[in-house]
Amino acid sequence: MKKHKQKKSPRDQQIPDAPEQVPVIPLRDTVIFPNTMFPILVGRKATIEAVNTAVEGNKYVLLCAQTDPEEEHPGPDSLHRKGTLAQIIQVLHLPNDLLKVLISGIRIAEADSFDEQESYLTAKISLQEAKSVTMTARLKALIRKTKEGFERLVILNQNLPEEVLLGFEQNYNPENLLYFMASYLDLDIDEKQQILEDPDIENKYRKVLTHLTGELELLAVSNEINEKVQDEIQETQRKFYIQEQIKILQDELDEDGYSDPELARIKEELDKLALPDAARAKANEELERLKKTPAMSPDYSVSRNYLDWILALPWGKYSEDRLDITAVHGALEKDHFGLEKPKERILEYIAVLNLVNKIKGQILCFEGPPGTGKTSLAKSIADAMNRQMVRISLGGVSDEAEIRGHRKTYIGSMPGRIIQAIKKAGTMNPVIILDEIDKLGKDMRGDPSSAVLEVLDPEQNDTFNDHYMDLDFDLSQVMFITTANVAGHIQPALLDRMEVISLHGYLEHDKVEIAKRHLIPRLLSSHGLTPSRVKFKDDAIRTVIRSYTAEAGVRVLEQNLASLCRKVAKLTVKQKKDGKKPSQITINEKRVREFLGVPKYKDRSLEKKDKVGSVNGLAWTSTGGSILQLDVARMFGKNKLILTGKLGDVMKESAQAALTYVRSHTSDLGLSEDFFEKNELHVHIPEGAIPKDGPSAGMGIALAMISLLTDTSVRHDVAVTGEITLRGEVYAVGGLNEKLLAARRKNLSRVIIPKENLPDLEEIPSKVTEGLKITGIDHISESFPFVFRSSVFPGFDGQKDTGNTTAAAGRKKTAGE
Ligand SMILES: Nc1ncnc2c1ncn2[C@@H]1O[C@H](COP(=O)(O)OP(=O)(O)OP(=O)(O)O)[C@@H](O)[C@H]1O
Repeated sequence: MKKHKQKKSPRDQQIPDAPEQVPVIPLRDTVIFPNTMFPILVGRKATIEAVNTAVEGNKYVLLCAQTDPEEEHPGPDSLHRKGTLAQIIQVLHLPNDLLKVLISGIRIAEADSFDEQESYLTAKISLQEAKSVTMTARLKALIRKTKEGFERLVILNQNLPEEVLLGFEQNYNPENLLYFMASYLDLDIDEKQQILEDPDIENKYRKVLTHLTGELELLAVSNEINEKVQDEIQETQRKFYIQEQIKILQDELDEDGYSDPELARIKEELDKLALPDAARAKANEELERLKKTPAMSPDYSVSRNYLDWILALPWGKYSEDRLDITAVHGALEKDHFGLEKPKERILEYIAVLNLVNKIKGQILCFEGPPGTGKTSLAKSIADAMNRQMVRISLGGVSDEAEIRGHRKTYIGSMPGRIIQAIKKAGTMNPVIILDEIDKLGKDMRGDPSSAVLEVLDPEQNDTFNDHYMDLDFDLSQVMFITTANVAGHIQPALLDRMEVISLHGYLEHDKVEIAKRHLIPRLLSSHGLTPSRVKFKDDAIRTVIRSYTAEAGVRVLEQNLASLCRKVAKLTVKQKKDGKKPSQITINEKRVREFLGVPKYKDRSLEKKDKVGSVNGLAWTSTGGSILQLDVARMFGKNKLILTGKLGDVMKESAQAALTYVRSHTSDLGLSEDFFEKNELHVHIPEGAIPKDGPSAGMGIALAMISLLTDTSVRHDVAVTGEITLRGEVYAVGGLNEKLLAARRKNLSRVIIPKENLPDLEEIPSKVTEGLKITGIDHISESFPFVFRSSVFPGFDGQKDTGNTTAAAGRKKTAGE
């Protein structure tokens, strides 16, 4: 085999002045091969010193790659021993104490030992001998393939300039040629180090060739992707261009410009609509804009959506009202038990509608605890009047745009809920139920109540302006009905425009009737059952009410009855599957417990025993009325009033006021002047986890304190409610109806209420007050004979306050019953 005759390049010759010991330059992220010239950036202090020393001497350095590129101060252990002896050609000083060093690799060298005496490393080196290469056929083939691959890579890869190929001509030596090519490849540092260290030239070429082939494949795939993307872009541009041309040609050919079938359809439908003039002008304007907008443009879908909304609204469509009072009365009776007053009021409303075209300023508001039939009553009205019905829930709405919409320039904008409701109704005169108007919120995004005000105000609502539609819409024929749990929570300006009709909570007897007459028949049919299959016993319904619900309305009752129906349905299906004839099922108390599981509520009937220091108070929340046990206890201590049971500030203050009243009447009550010096009082109102507030427990707390301190028993069948002043006067309270209902449910015999509340009784159905003695008082002392078993307090003449509070002394003290 013939030896390759090497032409010697200048750098290929022997290195006459090669030193034995040279400074070491650690390379973080590269390997520099012999026969290549490379600039490196030097920033580490030790390396800068190594460079300076080399420059002062014969400029030789050993370039060694780091085993761990992250190592900031590499020692001998973190350097590859094999590296490249190189010579520094040029040093440039950069800002920030950096050096740019142009370095020329000369020969592979190995560090025999490292010396750490200086601030930088030096190494004793032995140079790899310059061997002559035997040109085998395999090596020749490898060289040829690698060269070809490299040439293709340079041509395909835009990051490599073609001038690189000129370097080929200066590299006659196969090893130098290999290092030249390897230095341009994107090999990782370990691969480069392996190429440097491998003693076999063929292996070195194989490694480079493998990498080259992979790179070329990758380049081919990415070029293919690029071409495809390019083609697609050109295709879309071409289509767009053609569409534009068609549009222009069509516009020229067609006078109307509606040759696009879609636009022609919109135009035709718009023409058919009974649009008011302003709306028609706006719609035509939008259609013109649509005509000129390319279909690809985002503005196209904005205009298109807007026109779709115009087309979807029921311009000029009205349902014919059925204003026959008897029919409406029949429909209301059919769907709802009781509720005489609200039904009466609704009939009056319809009667007026018979006489006038529209009632101005009469928005009905149904107020009452949840599940008392507010929404369903409103639905019945719509049905009875033959109007469409849509419900909008306002609970938690705090953004004006929800009511009035966003301007159509916003991406994804839509009309507000009112216009959406009209679209859903499909007529201009539906009944719109604005549910939970007392829960309307307010925040920095605007006040939705002002928009609702405009909707409800008959002076303004014939020109309601939705931000999205941006044209006047006539809402004057819409019948708005609002619902609220507590009318007092409705914003005053809104409340002003409403006529509040209160729907109170139901007594147990009413609930049983509602269940029997309405809920059960409805549930049976919706569960595919018949009354002949399922019989509900009254006692069973009562058990559901007492043990599985605690509500003023009947919603939870309905849910529990539905759950019973599901169980029966399952049983029926099972019987059928087993080939048995389904038997009749009677729902009695036992079945209720079996089907509904452990009772959720204990029927905490009040104790039938008189107690000391405990008074029945009456409370009222948006979920109905209830009896609160007002308990006071005394401990040894000094001057302290403890209040527990999650009481709100107002309730805490009324407890303070009650204590002050008692303390300022010690002699009248026969108490020692300094009782509070030796006692602590603890007022607790169960159930402790439920938040409570309001002033109406004040009188009850004062009575409980008096009972405890004077050791007088309180009648167990009496409940009290009233705000107390420091002088013992009793002021009016709210929620009387619900409170009386709670007293009736617990079978109390008497309630003591502020005399100021007596006129409210006229509004309360007689069946709520039936069997209940109601006593109206002005001053707490008037309640003593009714509340205490034996009330002989020294300072009160019987029940008269002869105490030193002049204001109270002047009052009339007859108890109104
Ligand atoms: N007097 C009644 N007669 C017949 N069914 C009734 C009566 N009261 C309530 N219901 C029924 O109770 C269920 C709950 O009523 P609805 O949804 O109208 O309550 P709501 O007062 O609107 O409650 P919320 O305040 O939670 O919205 C409905 O199925 C309704 O038909």
